[in-house]
Amino acid sequence: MEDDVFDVVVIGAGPVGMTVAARVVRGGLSAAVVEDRLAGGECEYYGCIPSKALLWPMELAAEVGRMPGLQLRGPIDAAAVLARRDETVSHRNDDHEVQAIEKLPATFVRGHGRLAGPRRVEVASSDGGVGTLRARHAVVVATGSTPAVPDVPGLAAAHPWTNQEATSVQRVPQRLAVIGAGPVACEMSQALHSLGARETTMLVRGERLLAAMEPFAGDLVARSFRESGIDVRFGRSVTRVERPVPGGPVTLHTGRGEQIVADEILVGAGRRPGVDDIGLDTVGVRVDGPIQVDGSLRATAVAEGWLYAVGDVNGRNLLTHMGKYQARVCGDVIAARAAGARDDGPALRATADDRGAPQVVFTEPQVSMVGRTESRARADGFTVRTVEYDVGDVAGAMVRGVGFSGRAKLVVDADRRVVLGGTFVAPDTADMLHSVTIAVNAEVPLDQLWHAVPPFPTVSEIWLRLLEQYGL
Ligand SMILES: Cc1cc2nc3c(=O)[nH]c(=O)nc-3n(C[C@H](O)[C@H](O)[C@H](O)COP(=O)(O)OP(=O)(O)OC[C@H]3O[C@@H](n4cnc5c(N)ncnc54)[C@H](O)[C@@H]3O)c2cc1C
Ligand SMILES: NC(=O)c1ccc[n+]([C@@H]2O[C@H](COP(=O)([O-])OP(=O)(O)OC[C@H]3O[C@@H](n4cnc5c(N)ncnc54)[C@H](O)[C@@H]3O)[C@@H](O)[C@H]2O)c1
Repeated sequence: MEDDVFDVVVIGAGPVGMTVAARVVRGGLSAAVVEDRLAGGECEYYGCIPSKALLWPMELAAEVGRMPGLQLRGPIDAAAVLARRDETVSHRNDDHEVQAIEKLPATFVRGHGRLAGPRRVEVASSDGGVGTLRARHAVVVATGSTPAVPDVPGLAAAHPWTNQEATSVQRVPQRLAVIGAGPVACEMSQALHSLGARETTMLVRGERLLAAMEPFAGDLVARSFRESGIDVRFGRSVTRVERPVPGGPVTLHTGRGEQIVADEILVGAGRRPGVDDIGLDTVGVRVDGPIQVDGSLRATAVAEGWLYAVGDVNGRNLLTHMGKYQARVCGDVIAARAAGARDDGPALRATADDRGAPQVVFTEPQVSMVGRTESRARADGFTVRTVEYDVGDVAGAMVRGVGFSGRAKLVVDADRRVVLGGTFVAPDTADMLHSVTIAVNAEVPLDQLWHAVPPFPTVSEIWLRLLEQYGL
């Protein structure tokens, strides 16, 4: 049988793989995209979209609660929220995404993709058939990641929920035990608690939620969780799990001798890159972790330079927008290299991965951060000065109701007077973050930022206060 030949073959049609395909086609190349589950990926069906659909009602309810004179008619109607969630994930039907790929135009191939030597990808379809795709210029691995389940005795056998079950929830468990303290654990704990998981217990191995962020972020989120009735316990390692009756109650034992009985366990303990069973060994790449790439997203282990890896699978920033950013860079680099054009222009390296990746954790309060934390900036050798300010003290916050509060912090390179990172923790800060992202990535000097006047009375006036704190 003849191979199907394309300029570029992409393995994985998550948000990142789809973006690479769009970009190489825009650059005049042909592309095939291989997907073995749903085009749209984890983000669309089990990640960003359904989690936010489950969180927004809670955030809106909190907003209403802050405003004297407004009142909710009753508790959140979980059934209505779940029905709306199902709409946002198109009832897990990917027709529209497949059509979007075909409209590029690119070729969509359903099946499991596996490298089979240089520039060749074998696709095994569910009916047992195997076809081969050949790439003239590049193969792009965009296989994403899967949830990691800690190796705790009895945990796997107890069938814990991961993000997949949690975001697909049909019946909210009344008693929920949560392992982990990162974005998945925090967002899903709060979403499920707001929808009826009245006894939600977070078992946190360390001493903070969201430990990779500024310490005050996790502290403010933990305070909000506790005030709303979520039981957050720090310094708890789960040592053993028992579920004697499948589907029945589950008991978690901690190193401190506690026993927590729950209806379900949710694990939010990080991700494993999608490197298994994709034939990397056939091209001489042996990894048990993310695929290492250079700034143009080219896999460093393949000397001939035809293999690229974008999105969660390269472990740089496990975020949809950062993966799609890498995909734009990668697609444009491939097109430039295929045309024999310069491949080192400023838009052809993923510099924001290191310098200024923004992230919003959509809890109440929201945690919005970009760039380096203070400790990261110090570890990287910068001369650091920081400024902080209470969000509740700006006029824009006061008009948003009673108890609209939080904290903001900028991390500044004191030598160059540019912002290295910023964190805003308060309700509804997500859309304010882009201002910090611009300051960090464009390295706008503080003396220039001084002329970017925030309108009155908005929460973005926090910028003015932070710059004043710095001495401007
Ligand atoms: C609960 C949760 C909430 C999140 N919320 C946010 C958020 O609010 N904002 C944000 O930016 N990020 C969020 N993320 C992270 C985001 O989902 C990921 O960063 C994003 O999905 C990565 O995209 P990707 O295309 O690299 O991988 P994926 O979305 O995982 O897509 C990979 C695709 O490749 C396919 N695939 C894998 N192997 C093969 C193979 N061998 N052959 C064929 N196809 C294959 C998979 O089926 C999948 O469709 C969240 C994650 C979780 C778990
Ligand atoms: N809003 C968002 O942007 C958003 C939302 C959800 C997920 N995500 C992304 O998805 C990725 C996965 O999120 P995550 O929260 O699963 O991972 P994470 O790596 O951010 O956090 C993992 C958490 O699990 C804990 N943990 C790890 N192993 C453990 C063990 N054996 N026992 C107990 N605790 C353990 C860690 O201490 C940490 O608190 C992240 O990179 C995140 O950025 C983003």
